Amino acid sequence: MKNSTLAALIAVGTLGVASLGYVFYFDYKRRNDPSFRRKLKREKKKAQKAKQEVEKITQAQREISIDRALTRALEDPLPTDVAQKEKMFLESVSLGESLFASGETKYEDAAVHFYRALKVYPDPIELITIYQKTIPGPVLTIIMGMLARDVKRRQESYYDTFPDQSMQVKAAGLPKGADKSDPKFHMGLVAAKDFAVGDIIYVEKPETSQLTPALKDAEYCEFCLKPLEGIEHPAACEKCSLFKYCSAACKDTAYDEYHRFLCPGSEDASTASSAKELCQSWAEGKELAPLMIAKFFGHMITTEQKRQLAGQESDYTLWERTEHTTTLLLPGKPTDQAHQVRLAALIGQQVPGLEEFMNEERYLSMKGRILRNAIAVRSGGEAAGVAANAASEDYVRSPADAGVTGAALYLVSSYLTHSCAPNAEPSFLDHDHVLTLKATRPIQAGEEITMSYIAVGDRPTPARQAELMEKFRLHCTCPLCEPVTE
Ligand SMILES: C[S@@+](CC[C@H](N)C(=O)[O-])C[C@H]1O[C@@H](n2cnc3c(N)ncnc32)[C@H](O)[C@@H]1O
Repeated sequence: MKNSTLAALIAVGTLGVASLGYVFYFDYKRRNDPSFRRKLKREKKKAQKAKQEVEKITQAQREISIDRALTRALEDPLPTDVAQKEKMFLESVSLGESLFASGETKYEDAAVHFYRALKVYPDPIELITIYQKTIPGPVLTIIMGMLARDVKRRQESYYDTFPDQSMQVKAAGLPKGADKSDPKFHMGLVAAKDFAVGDIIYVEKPETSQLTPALKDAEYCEFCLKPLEGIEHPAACEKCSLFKYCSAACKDTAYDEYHRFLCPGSEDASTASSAKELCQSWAEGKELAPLMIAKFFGHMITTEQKRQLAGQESDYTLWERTEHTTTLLLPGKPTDQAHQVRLAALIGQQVPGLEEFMNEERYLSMKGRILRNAIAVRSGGEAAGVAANAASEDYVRSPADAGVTGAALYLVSSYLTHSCAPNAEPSFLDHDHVLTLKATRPIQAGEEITMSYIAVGDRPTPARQAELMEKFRLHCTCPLCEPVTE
């Protein structure tokens, strides 16, 4: 061994207990950061050079060894508690070092332990750099191979557990049997059982939602979009008195998740001014997306912080889950950049380091996901006459033109494909943003579940297609637009 890995870590002073923000931020980086991935690529290239040192091992043997090492490294659960992680980290690096010193026959064992250390270390980029300097080529090659295989395995197994079984639907590549090169190939939802007309297929809470600006002066709960009419004890934010809530619970949740950094009445002058500008751009009816993105990030941070505090590991973070949905590739506008900068500053104040995460690329990718996947909420009340997408530049998928109170992003419902003859429809039974998907036609197990993104009625095909193209840039291939000829 060139130098001891532990000695190198101590020398750069990285063995302190990491703060929650630090752990949280680098957890994301480890999993998602493109620059980290780029770094991995670079490291992989370097490691490939070192591969030549391992002349005795054939490529096939190496692959087997990498696969086996990864399985072994992940066999025993990793600790979730910070103190336990630190303990395991030190033990694993030390074990890795002594196994390596025992000679070539122990290289794979050494890699297993070094890899377990990498899995619990808060800043994997830093650790890889240190491994690069301290662990000789043959073992480093195995570790980098394990890392690449680990990322691939996670990607491939995502749909094994998503959507949750309780949703009664499965995500599938469609049409059945088509491969990704088929122009009609898409991910969609298929029924896990038969449904009759009127059956509830699933109920889904959104990850973020937003009232339509057309209703900014009307009485609606800012969090769940419920009409306040008839609500006995509505609540309001004491600082900005701009937003009302249908209950203390909605107010508290809103504060917990995002309003603490999005309150235009905040005592902190820079927070107040950024929040005011974001809220104003929504109130002027320009866009739904900036506030939805801000709320989404707040929700994500809160979810992950709670998970960390409770010492729970999640299979996939909310960001990873969101990244599995498709996005629209958008050219950035000057307003996007201004919103992104504001948001980065607001979020960075919550979790130091996270402002880097909220870069322009992620902002636009999130905006594209919202424009592509958000669904119109129709929670009732005064909105009866409000048209879908009213007064906003952002179009939202809506099976009817009127009665739209806002928009929301749902992870599972993001996979619902459009059909001009749909077999399901979203409804909002509690008059809030919780979506209930109901069957509008009999659906057989295995059949694709579809909704309509526009009001279809008895409109002719060219009119429907033109609207779908204009609003969603989609060339409709549903059975009504493109009947299958036998
Ligand atoms: C909300 S996503 C639906 C899930 C989608 N299949 C996916 O892969 O993300 C909307 C996108 O799916 C595709 N899509 C949905 N319905 C379609 C249809 N009837 N015909 C062709 N493409 C459709 C379009 O690319 C559209 O922009």
